[in-house]
Amino acid sequence: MKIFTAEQLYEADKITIKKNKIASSDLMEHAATQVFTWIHSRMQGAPVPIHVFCGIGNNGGDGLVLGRHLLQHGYKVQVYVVNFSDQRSEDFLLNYNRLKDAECWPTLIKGEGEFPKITKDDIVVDAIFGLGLNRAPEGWVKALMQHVNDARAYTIAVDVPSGLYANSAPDDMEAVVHANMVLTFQAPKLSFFLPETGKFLQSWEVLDIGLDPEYLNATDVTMQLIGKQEVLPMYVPRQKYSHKGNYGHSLIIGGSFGKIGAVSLAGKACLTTGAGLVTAYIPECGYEILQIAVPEVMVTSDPGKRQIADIKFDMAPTVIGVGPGMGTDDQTRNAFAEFIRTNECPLVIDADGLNILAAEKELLESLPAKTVLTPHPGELERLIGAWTDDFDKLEKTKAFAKKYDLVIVVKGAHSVTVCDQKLYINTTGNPGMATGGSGDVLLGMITGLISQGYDPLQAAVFGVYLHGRAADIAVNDTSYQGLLASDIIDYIGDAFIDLFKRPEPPVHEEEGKHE
Ligand SMILES: NC(=O)C1=CN([C@@H]2O[C@H](COP(=O)(O)OP(=O)(O)OC[C@H]3O[C@@H](n4cnc5c(N)ncnc54)[C@H](O)[C@@H]3O)[C@@H](O)[C@H]2O)[C@@H](O)CC1
Ligand SMILES: Nc1ncnc2c1ncn2[C@@H]1O[C@H](COP(=O)(O)OP(=O)(O)O)[C@@H](O)[C@H]1O
Ligand SMILES: [K+]
Repeated sequence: MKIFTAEQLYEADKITIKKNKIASSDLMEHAATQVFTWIHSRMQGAPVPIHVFCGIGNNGGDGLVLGRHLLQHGYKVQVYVVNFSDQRSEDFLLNYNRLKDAECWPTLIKGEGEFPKITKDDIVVDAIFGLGLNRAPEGWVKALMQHVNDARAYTIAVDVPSGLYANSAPDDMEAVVHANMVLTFQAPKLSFFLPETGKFLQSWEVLDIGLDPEYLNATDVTMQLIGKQEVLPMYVPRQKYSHKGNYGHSLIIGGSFGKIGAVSLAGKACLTTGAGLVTAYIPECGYEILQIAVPEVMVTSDPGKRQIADIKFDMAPTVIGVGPGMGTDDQTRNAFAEFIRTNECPLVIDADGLNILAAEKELLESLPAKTVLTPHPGELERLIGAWTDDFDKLEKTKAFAKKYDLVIVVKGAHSVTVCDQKLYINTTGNPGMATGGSGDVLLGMITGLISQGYDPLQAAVFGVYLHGRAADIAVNDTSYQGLLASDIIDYIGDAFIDLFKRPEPPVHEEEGKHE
């Protein structure tokens, strides 16, 4: 699903109004009616007090329209105008008058002493600020937002939680409404998916407000949300007469004394994702462990006993996954550097491979084009330096990926794959995956996909999706707490089957999960 910037959505508004020869207030009526329908279909007239807080722009206008419909349907609703300025938008004013015509008198709030009492059993609709926020809310408006947050009532935000921007960091983290549900217009916003801003919302849903489909289809975006619909076209079916030679021979290099498990997880995940053959290249101490742990994986051992000392192998791999459990001992570092300087095979690099690259940045120049790096935030910072916020992190990652022609998977709750100035934001996965070894599994999966002929970008995007999906299916049996990295491997097959099982769940995120 495309993620548009605020500027693109404003442009879509304009084009829709012009093309359909409608007034902007018609669009507002339609958008806010969708919000009303959403609430009405769930509340079915229940007499729960609803507080609708409206700003003075078009987000506030949406709130006024919503308030009118709720009143006309007999809801117990109070509409407030958060009167922080006299510069009311035209459509706000129009709907302010319509509300009065409907015999409803909104309460004007002009300062701190005028905040209404809200109990935790009430419902709050936040229509204070939308995409037009241009500075941090302050003074009594900020205090009102905190008053709303403190009430802990079920809070529905219209378009965005007030205080959040669509594609940059809020200036003041204390001046943001915490929303249980965001009913967002036409497309989700980037800020919903990044850890520092995503925490302000529990769930979101897209309301199709009928913005011009032609414009939306034709407009290029630099950000995409990756769900089943996006990965299905990437899937390559197996041919009846194919054999293991058709699916590539992956080499997994890594491991050290006490961390051979990382390689066995990566190797097994690589095979389970469909690689034809997998060989593990590990220090001598891991030979028997690996042969017993994963009999399907072949093993070549390094001359180093407890860690890798000199990477030499007598085979021509299709792709190499390197780094898990490898350590950064001097000998290993030299061996890795020498390997990188001479290697020409496609690479996927994780963990200590990334740490060595961060310490010896000149090695980055020797990486093959579209090498896949899979850093968690700590590894990423070592590579690209500190960032000021999540948005800056992605900008810096884009620049770094461009400089060295890389595919970078920024791992996290919504892992983001960065390549050619574009962002692919994953929707699968859950907090159960915050467990040792799950990154090793991902390295194996991406390596296994490249092995079968997927290009590195597709392998990264598809691999991250399948990895999260496998864990989402697994937690039904294991719980979040009980999920182990090896369980993710056990459910990779289910994640493939699930691709064809049922249609994409509705565009709705419930605490990080699909409905
Ligand atoms: N064409 C339309 O009429 C549509 C409008 N829509 C709604 O319109 C919203 C955008 O409306 P607007 O552009 O009017 O923006 P907002 O409703 O977010 O309000 C912006 C107003 O608040 C002021 N402001 C911004 N930051 C402030 C701060 N920190 N403190 C005090 N004042 C501040 C601005 O100067 C401006 O007057 C969307 O989010 C959506 O809810 C939707 O209904 C879709 C259709
Ligand atoms: N809260 C979460 N929600 C979704 N995915 C998560 C969450 N926490 C971790 N993950 C995923 O689990 C993996 C963890 O990788 P990593 O930090 O390298 O672990 P390790 O080094 O232990 O293998 C990543 O793919 C990450 O996206
Ligand atoms: K809002």
